[in-house]
Amino acid sequence: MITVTYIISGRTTLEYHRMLVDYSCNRTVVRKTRHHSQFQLFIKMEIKSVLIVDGVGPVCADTLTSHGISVTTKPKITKEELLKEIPKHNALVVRSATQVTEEVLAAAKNLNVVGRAGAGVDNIDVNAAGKKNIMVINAPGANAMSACELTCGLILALARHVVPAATSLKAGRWDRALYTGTEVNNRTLAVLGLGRVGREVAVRMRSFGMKVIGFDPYVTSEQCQEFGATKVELSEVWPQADYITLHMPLIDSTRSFINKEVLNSCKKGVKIVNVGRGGLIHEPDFLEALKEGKVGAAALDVFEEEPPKNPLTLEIIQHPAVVATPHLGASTKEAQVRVGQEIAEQLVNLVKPGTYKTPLAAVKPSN
Ligand SMILES: O=C(O)[C@H](O)COP(=O)(O)O
Repeated sequence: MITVTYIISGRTTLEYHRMLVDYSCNRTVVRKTRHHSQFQLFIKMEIKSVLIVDGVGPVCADTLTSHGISVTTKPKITKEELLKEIPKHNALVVRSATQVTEEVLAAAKNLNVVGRAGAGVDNIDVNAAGKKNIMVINAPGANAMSACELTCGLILALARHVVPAATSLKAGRWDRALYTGTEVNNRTLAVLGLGRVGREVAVRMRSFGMKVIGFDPYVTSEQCQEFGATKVELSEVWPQADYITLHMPLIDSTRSFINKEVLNSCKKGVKIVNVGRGGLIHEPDFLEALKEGKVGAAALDVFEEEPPKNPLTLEIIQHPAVVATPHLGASTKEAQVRVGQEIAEQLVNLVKPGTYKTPLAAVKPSN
């Protein structure tokens, strides 16, 4: 065991105590000090061998190996292979494809940490990890700009029918009248979830002349104004929004957020963009609303099940009013370098304290 130090910046005393409750349970906290607004937790962690899956960029492996940490890379791994491989490693690095379930964690006899090379941790059973003293870390802001830029591109693509018009032209047609669009200028965009991605979307779409309203229980009206959005109650979102874009995490309270009741309260023909998580939309209700024309158009990058196999999801994807992409929000060269690097640096810091300035982004279990 090696004793390491990491610093968590700017946490309140309350949050600090929660961290202690979360991590002292795994006997990793051996000493604590408080200095100004920063707290130091001294942690014992052993990371000799790391398993990297899901096509995490090579920078992650290169950084780890340059610090003498052994790496096994398996871009695509089945559940059976993972169950066989995981006992050999002290750390696992994933994107969103690999499901780090209770069963996987139970097999992970030597695992100390799961690194999510990205933001969303809904594919990781964080509570089960907490119970097994396995820390979960992520790279929360590292791919936010890429997700934001895809969102903005999809809003504009919906407004101007870019995808169906291009497909039609490739098929030999010249349908100018059919693809007459609408300007986004002066339209109302509702941004649901004003975290790292949502607020960047708000700033950019404001510059297109959109009126941006937003909802996020953790963001104040004043904070909203800083990125050009007006905070409104949810009940005010539905009748006002011409476009709705989803950027909240998938947790119990946000699952099926866009459902029949909500869709019935929206303007007829509302356009919906989802670069967040598939589970935010109740897919059966959504398909019905598409068929009835209540949803005028949608751009979906994420699905309840990925890759989608459910016939209902496939029907949504095939619907003429839908533009669908295969979870590409974070798939840019820049984002993949950043997420791979950030996770690697956090792991290195856990064995060689203070090597990098990257702060530890530990995800707290909720129970
Ligand atoms: O949660 C995220 O970080 C994004 O959805 C990206 O997921 P990915 O790493 O699987 O592309």
